[in-house]
Amino acid sequence: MSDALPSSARPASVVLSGITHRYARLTAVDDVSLSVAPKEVVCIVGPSGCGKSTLLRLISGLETVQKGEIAVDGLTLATAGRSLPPERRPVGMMFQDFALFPHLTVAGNVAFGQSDRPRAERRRRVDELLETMALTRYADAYPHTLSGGQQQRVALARAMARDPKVLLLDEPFSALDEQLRRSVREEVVRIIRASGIATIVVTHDPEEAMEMGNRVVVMEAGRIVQADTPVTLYRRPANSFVARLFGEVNRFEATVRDGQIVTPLGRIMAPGFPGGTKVEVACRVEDLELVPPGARPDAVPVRVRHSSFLGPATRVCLDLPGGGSEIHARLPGHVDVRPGEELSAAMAAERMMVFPVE
Ligand SMILES: Nc1ncnc2c1ncn2[C@@H]1O[C@H](COP(=O)(O)OP(=O)(O)OP(=O)(O)O)[C@@H](O)[C@H]1O
Repeated sequence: MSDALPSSARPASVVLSGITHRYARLTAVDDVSLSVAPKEVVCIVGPSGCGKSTLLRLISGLETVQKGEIAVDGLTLATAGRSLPPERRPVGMMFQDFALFPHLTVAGNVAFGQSDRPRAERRRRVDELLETMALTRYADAYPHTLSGGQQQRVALARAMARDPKVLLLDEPFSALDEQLRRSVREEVVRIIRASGIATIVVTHDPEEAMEMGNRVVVMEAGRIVQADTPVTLYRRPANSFVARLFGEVNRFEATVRDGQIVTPLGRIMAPGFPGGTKVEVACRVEDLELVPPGARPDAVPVRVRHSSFLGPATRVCLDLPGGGSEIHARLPGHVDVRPGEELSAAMAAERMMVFPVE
């Protein structure tokens, strides 16, 4: 599997080197370097305005490169001062609103942009794509008569029609409702993986990024904060921002003393941190265990403030002794706890994440 190799050891389909992009005085993308291997699906995730779409627009040629270089399969697409026009780039792009042509049929939409090919070849490719996307019987239909999921697949077929070396998907599922989104997402990932085309997906939904990406790139304020596999991002986030992006955490401020950190949930070792270092300790709400009082020597007493049943899980809000601090636990299924109930909370030391406070 391609994931078994470190990204540096894989041949790259897409290479972004030192990309910086400004809109007037705003730096939207700040010194971003990223390689995407053939067959790899990389998801870029981050809050609104962190520069995700700008990166895609630079790769597709909708935005002119100001600094840095973009190459696909060894071919330089753009540097400052030299730029291949969008239509000559081996890049397929799918936008969040699908951007289908309303006056063209499904087949017409997919054929669009292939005018440089002989007619027979063009038709063969359209038929092939419509079959892959289970759209053959809608070939002569117009986009407005299709469901959201079907329109999505037409947009994907159009993006793949010119046999691009790289596919760019910008918030591909945001126009679909929650239920449809899951099934369409699975279908799209299956098609993309089967095609083997290197793909970059932009999303603001961390769960979507983890589900789709071999690798997930986290951006904040124009910069890449961390690029890793979903498991590494979740278990070993580079900083508190990344930790919080992938799920709710309890956070404590502390100071390292004699190589140790004392938190309200127990003492942990902090090798490598000089004494006096101010740190933030974070632990995931689903890693907190609740046990009967006194059941475990490593657990601390807590009192239930309130709880909410969320279907797959119960979220419990707890008071730590001494007042003030409030923590949360997320327990699988329905857990019957009552406000005021005394319990003990245990947190495995190896699940505590420690970040120096900048
Ligand atoms: N054409 C433009 N002119 C001026 N500023 C722009 C332009 N396009 C984007 N920006 C600004 O650049 C920053 C990055 O925008 P970008 O659209 O790349 O972010 P994003 O992460 O994709 O956000 P979103 O998730 O909301 O789409 C934002 O602050 C945005 O307001």
